[in-house]
Amino acid sequence: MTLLSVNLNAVAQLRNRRDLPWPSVTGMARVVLDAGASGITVHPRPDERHIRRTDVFELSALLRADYPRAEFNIEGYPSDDFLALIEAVQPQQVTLVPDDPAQATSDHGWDFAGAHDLLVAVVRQLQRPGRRVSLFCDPDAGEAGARAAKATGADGIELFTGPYGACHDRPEQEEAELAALAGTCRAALALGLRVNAGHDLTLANLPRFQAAVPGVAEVSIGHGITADALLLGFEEATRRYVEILQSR
Ligand SMILES: CC(=O)[C@@H](O)[C@H](O)COP(=O)(O)O
Ligand SMILES: NCC(=O)COP(=O)(O)O
Repeated sequence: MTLLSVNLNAVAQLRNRRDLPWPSVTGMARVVLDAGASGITVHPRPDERHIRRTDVFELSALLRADYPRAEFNIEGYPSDDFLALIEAVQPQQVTLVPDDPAQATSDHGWDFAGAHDLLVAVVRQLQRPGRRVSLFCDPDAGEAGARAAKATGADGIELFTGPYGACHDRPEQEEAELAALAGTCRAALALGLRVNAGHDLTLANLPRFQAAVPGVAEVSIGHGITADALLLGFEEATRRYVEILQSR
């Protein structure tokens, strides 16, 4: 069964429109965890345009106190500030993403070979019992990419599903995107890597992703589920995603 980690970046972004504490990021974490999500993901950016440092600490305290089985997944570029945040918060999963500080959103995975030395050092620094390190991975990385990811010592990869998500308006591309994702997933699993996935997954495209890319341990979903929650509420939206993920 694939687990759902709900990304709360979009909730924080909405909250940040005002100097007011709502919608509450921790409050929404409670709702989605009570509705069946297995974990919470955040991708704090250096400009704090959505998740703030304070959110990361508050979420960590909430999970430790009230949801000890839930996993906290923190995503980001391994800057000194990011590494210090991980050291302070001690999440169960860290997902390293090759974003530069000005980037609007994540749009590519690591060049594992080019960033090999950096990744080896950071993975070694971050890994410890009870924590896994995952590396954001292009969908078409294939066997060579999976081998290069494995060579960094990371525990797993997170498949970048953005190009698949973009097929909402060019369905003729969808089969090719799914085939690329499935090939990289198979290669990574064969090497003993854990495979996560995320970016622009939705209620509409998740069932076909699930069917075509078996073996994914966890998906992190934020933008799509927040859009659904505007119509359905976060509780019902979470239930619908979990239902899809449990159906295989
Ligand atoms: C790595 C990934 O795909 C997501 O974490 C995404 O980068 C979310 O970031 P934004 O919410 O800033 O778009
Ligand atoms: N790692 C991907 C993620 O956390 C959520 O991405 P999105 O659903 O907001 O595109």
